[in-house]
Amino acid sequence: MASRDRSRQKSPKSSQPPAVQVNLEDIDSHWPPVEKLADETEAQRAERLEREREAKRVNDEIDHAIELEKHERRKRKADVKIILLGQAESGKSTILRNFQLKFTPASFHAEVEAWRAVIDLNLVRSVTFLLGLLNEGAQVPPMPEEGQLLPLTVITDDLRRLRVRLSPLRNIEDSLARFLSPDDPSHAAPTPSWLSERAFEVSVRSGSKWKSLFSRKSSSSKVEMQGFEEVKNARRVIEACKEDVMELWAHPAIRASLVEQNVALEFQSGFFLDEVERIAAPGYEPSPVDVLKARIQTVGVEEHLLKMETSAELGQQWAIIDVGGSRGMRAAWVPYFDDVNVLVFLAPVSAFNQTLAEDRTVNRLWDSFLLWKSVCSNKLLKDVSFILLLNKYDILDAKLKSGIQFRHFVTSYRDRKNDTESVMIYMKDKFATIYRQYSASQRPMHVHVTCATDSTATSLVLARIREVIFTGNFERADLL
Ligand SMILES: Nc1nc2c(ncn2[C@@H]2O[C@H](COP(=O)(O)OP(=O)(O)OP(=O)(O)O)[C@@H](O)[C@H]2O)c(=O)[nH]1
Ligand SMILES: [Mg+2]
Repeated sequence: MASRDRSRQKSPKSSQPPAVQVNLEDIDSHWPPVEKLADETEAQRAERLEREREAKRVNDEIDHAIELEKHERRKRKADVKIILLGQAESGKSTILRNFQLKFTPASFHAEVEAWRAVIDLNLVRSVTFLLGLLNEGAQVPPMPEEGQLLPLTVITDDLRRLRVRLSPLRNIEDSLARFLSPDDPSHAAPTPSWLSERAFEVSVRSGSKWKSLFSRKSSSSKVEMQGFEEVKNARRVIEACKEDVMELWAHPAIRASLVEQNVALEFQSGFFLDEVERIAAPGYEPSPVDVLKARIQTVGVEEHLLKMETSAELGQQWAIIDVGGSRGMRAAWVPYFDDVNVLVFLAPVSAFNQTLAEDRTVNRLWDSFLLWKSVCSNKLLKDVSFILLLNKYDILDAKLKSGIQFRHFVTSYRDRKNDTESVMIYMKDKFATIYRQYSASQRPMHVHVTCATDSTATSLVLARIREVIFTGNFERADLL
């Protein structure tokens, strides 16, 4: 699930304060979170206990699956073990792809065809989102809530024509999602009676092994072959719709509606509408940057074994653990903290004006700070090298330059300057303070400001992480 962007509330034109503000000086008083049980009736109590029993049953099942997985993992020994942590959409899987691009480039390039299907789905989802704005006769709630988008009131003939011509994309969206995530019943795009301001609310889940489907194509089953045909067909439809998609995305009424409702699609994950001409062209091969920009949600915990192809590490195996970051998935992380050498924590600095998809009352930046605090103080990680990546710097920069006021969302920022440098200094200081205060041991912490979709800049950061890994290993060797 993707998160919500509160740009609707923080328009520079609007004087209204945003609904979810945070004061970073309050971080102590809110941790650990306290359950509100006062005034609970008997019926509510019974309901809560039932919910807790069910949650325990699900937890026990997860624990069992984790134990099995742990057993399997112990059989495969890696030379280096890195864990990527952070909230959903912080960029963990994107950093993993950067690792693959830098250290296992041949395997990275071998997977490009699989990524094209994801990019196609990301693109189609943006188009069907725009088509939702042309939903004539849509049931509009009398009092639209925050997060609900309203369709256009006047739909001109050219838009009506585009709507008809682009309607095959709806079927494609469904077949691509079904192919990429066959076991997931929630793959299909939702058809709400009203629109959501998020274009990409439902993600395909990466646990469904879609990449391996492409690599063993020749030995695929009949059903899988049928799926490949649908993916190829989807490509043909996307190519045929290229001009219409460009016309729709450039249409003044569509743009005006998005501006009016303060929806900035370009800040959302998996945004490819500005590149339709290239992506929908016949023979399109995704570039490494396209692969880094694609969005696919991680569900559960995945361990990727990288057989290093670079000369310095040739022959080594690095295990990179990539986790699903939403709140419901965090309980599953802990068993993977065993034997970890390096922890890379991703904090998306651009998320200051967004709320969690899983809990719209929680500011995403606030959630990142709380998560950082609990990770720092975790005793199981006390011997692990810590690397903090302040990610999505480019989006933070674009948001501040567009006039969005940081202090409207982070009240403790007060009247400091609203420029990227000052905001970054402030955030770095907050993360470092939490680290100093709560770290389970005295160990160095490395901080980098990153844009994970920029492979060149990220490559330099990965080189530094490699140094930390080697230094860490030497320190361990010294202890022996
Ligand atoms: N512009 C920009 N986009 C980024 C950056 N880092 C990641 N993204 C994009 O943000 C989206 C989400 O990134 P992911 O790597 O899937 O996030 P994640 O932390 O793995 O999320 P979960 O799997 O849900 O836990 C993807 O579309 C990425 O391309 C960045 O620094 N700048
Ligand atoms: Mg992920």
